[in-house]
Amino acid sequence: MKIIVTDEVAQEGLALLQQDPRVQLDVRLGLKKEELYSIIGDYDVIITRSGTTVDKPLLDAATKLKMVARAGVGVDNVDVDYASSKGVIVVNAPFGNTNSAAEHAMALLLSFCRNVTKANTSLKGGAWKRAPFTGYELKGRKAGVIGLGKVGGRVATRLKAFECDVIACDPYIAEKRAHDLGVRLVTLDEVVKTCDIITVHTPLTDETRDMIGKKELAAMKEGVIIINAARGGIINEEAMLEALDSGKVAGAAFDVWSQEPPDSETLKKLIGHEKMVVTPHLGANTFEAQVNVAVDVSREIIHYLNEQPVDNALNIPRFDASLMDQMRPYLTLMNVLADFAIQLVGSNLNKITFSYTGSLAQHDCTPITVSGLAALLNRRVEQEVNMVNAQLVADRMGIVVEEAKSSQSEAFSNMITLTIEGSGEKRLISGTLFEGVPRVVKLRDYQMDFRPEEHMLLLAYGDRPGMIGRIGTILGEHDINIGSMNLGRREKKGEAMVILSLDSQVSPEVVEKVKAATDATFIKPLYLVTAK
Ligand SMILES: NC(=O)C1=CN([C@@H]2O[C@H](COP(=O)(O)OP(=O)(O)OC[C@H]3O[C@@H](n4cnc5c(N)ncnc54)[C@H](O)[C@@H]3O)[C@@H](O)[C@H]2O)C=CC1
Ligand SMILES: O=C(O)CCC(=O)C(=O)O
Repeated sequence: MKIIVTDEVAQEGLALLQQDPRVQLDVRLGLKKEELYSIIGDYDVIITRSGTTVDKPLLDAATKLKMVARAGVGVDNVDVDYASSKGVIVVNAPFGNTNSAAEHAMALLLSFCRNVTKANTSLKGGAWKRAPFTGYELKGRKAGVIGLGKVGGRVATRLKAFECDVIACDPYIAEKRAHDLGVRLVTLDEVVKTCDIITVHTPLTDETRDMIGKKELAAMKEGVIIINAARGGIINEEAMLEALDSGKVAGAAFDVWSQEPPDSETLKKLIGHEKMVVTPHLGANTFEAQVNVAVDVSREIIHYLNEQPVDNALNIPRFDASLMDQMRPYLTLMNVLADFAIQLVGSNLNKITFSYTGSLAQHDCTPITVSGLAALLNRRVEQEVNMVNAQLVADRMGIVVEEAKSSQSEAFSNMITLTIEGSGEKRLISGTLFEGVPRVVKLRDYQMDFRPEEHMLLLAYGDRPGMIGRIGTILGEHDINIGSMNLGRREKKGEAMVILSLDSQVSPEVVEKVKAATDATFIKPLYLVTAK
């Protein structure tokens, strides 16, 4: 696996990858866009921070890319949707820098309130002035936290420790979270109109861009203090500049900018404004956070290499961590069923139904469905299909994908049934786990019971004496050993469905001989990669 690192990432994390003999790691900092485009095609993984924009042109040039690993939280520098359409996994490190970001927001706030930066410059310049640097206390002030996630929650706790009256606005969290943090959950409007201090901690999305603009600033209390250590652009920078100039806002402290490094006139004025405390995106820049995020993304890459679940992938459906061990065998079962069934369908696929019965149906089975869909489509399209892009590829091919659930089990406590419909054909296969091992229990409407193996031969013929002997003789003559045999039939001397597991592959000539000897109405050799 070839990995390129394009932003500064702590050595402690990279060491994990450098020690792995399967990995070639190239640290290439400060590359120009064109340089990166010209070499990215060689790499399987790109590790970035916020300094590299992983956009459409880069993803198009990255023909081998499997994963974008963002050593940090925000993925607004990555086109996640486009990466998904190309089957590229996007992983981040959502926890490692939370504390640093929260502490930095407090550092910015306290620096502004106590004029630390100005007084520092003044004293270092040889002056001994105190009166111009009279500041504000936090105690007793009303503080509003916008976005009560990991960082916002920690900021709220720290503001409370400074004896602020803290309220928060976050339409997506449970009230219990706010309650547990001892914070009153209110509307954005209430935060805007009633707070002395406002700090934003949301991601930058279409919804949060310009969330604080001219209108919101106008509605704020005179002398409000505003902090942004989340993302540039959540607070409209032009409106901010005007509000500082007009005196509406007492001061602001920003760590993040809509353009990094900042170059526009507005940003230059904002950064130079005497009422602003500014830092160049330092929220996560602590030794602790950088080691944490580097180790986290490196571990994710190693999980991927080991074919283990990637915990922080943003574009792969996954189970709750507590369910993962229980569900993993069903992912294997589904892949085997999909691998088996798709080989029985000759025509274009129209519809695929994934049905879950028994206690399995009580859970969210999306990861199993998506995994099965990827296994099916991988046999049909040239593009590599995985859990990231399976649904998108199915949509593009016009295949209807349905999921059905019933907690009422039939003969088995849990069963998965895959029904594939093509033009004029319909194939159905059901499977269950027996002592954790996949078994097929139904094919079409025949009750069967066999363990899927790497090489199999499936055939249907009119049942009559001597057929099994004929098949055995032909296979024996060609040195093909039969591991097991399972026969399903509805009535004596009716149609029989026979599945043989074989120790080796059957050639087309042998298949023809078996077909002729049994007058088979259907015969198909199967090769199950998933059962190897
Ligand atoms: N300055 C820096 O170096 C760092 C900045 N960050 C940024 O901080 C932000 C928050 O990070 P985390 O707390 O880890 O993320 P998180 O996902 O744990 O929390 C974000 C919260 O924002 C809320 N939210 C989303 N849309 C909202 C809206 N319209 N109104 C109110 N709340 C909304 C979500 O419900 C969620 O609770 C991210 O943008 C991240 O990139 C994070 C780490 C370092
Ligand atoms: O990588 C960085 O330093 C930026 C950290 C950050 O903003 C994030 O994790 O969202």
